Amino acid sequence: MAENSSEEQEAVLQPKDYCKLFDPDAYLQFYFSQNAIEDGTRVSLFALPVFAQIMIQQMRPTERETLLDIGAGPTVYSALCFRDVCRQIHLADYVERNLEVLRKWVRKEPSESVDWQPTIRVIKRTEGGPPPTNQVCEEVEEKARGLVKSGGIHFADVHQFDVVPEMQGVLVDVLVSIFTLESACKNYEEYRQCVKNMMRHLRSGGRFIIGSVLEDNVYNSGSKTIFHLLNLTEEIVIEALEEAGLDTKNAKKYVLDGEGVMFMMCTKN
Ligand SMILES: C[S@@+](CC[C@H](N)C(=O)[O-])C[C@H]1O[C@@H](n2cnc3c(N)ncnc32)[C@H](O)[C@@H]1O
Repeated sequence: MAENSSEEQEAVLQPKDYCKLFDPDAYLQFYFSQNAIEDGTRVSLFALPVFAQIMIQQMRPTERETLLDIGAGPTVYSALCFRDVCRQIHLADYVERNLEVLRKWVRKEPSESVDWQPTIRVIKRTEGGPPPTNQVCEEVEEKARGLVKSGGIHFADVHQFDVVPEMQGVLVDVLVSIFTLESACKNYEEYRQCVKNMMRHLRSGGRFIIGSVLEDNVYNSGSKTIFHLLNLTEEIVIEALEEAGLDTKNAKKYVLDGEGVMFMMCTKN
């Protein structure tokens, strides 16, 4: 996530601005276009396939059937990374325009938003094996699409007691949330409450995977737009997870020095 000079801070958008001012196309262009993928290190595309492999090894298929990604934005990379872990994937977000991009992807409607092939190539590289052909990339995307089709695309608000009402109280085996809570929260009290709210969707013994931006106050949501971030440390994240009933002592953690992001996978007590 990019840093900003103090002049730009004046234009920093706040959590309340997401519905009106988060632009899915600009976001996808900035982080997931061919050029962006070639230029940058998307740490998520390294961490998530590693977690996927661990779950495949440690959990029986019946223990990892359903996955919910809260704050997926307009992205489908969690579905791409976890396509061999689960049988049903739910993507949820707060912004209607993001949900519309996801619905279009599921319906396979032509979209100028993004081509997921470069992302799939990085995921496949992390998974090992030879560079994938176009056909293999298409198969990966089709499999992920099918899983989201059998799950769903839902509205989510992490500030609500029932974060994803359309889940109708059904608990999932795997809960994912990447770079969302620090975007949605203004202070630590809210942050801790939102973690607890989200945990109501995860069954006991299920896995929670969180991706967090550390020690940053803003991020680029496109080349011209800057959104506020709650400044987090590893300790703050771990404390909030412990308080929400997660076993962080035995967590798998992935921190890349210099990237300012942390990925963790832990089990709900
Ligand atoms: C930085 S983006 C992350 C998107 C995606 N997870 C990724 O890794 O690229 C932050 C996301 O948080 C979502 N968000 C903001 N406020 C939210 C809220 N109150 N409840 C749920 N999601 C929210 C935004 O719509 C946006 O998609």
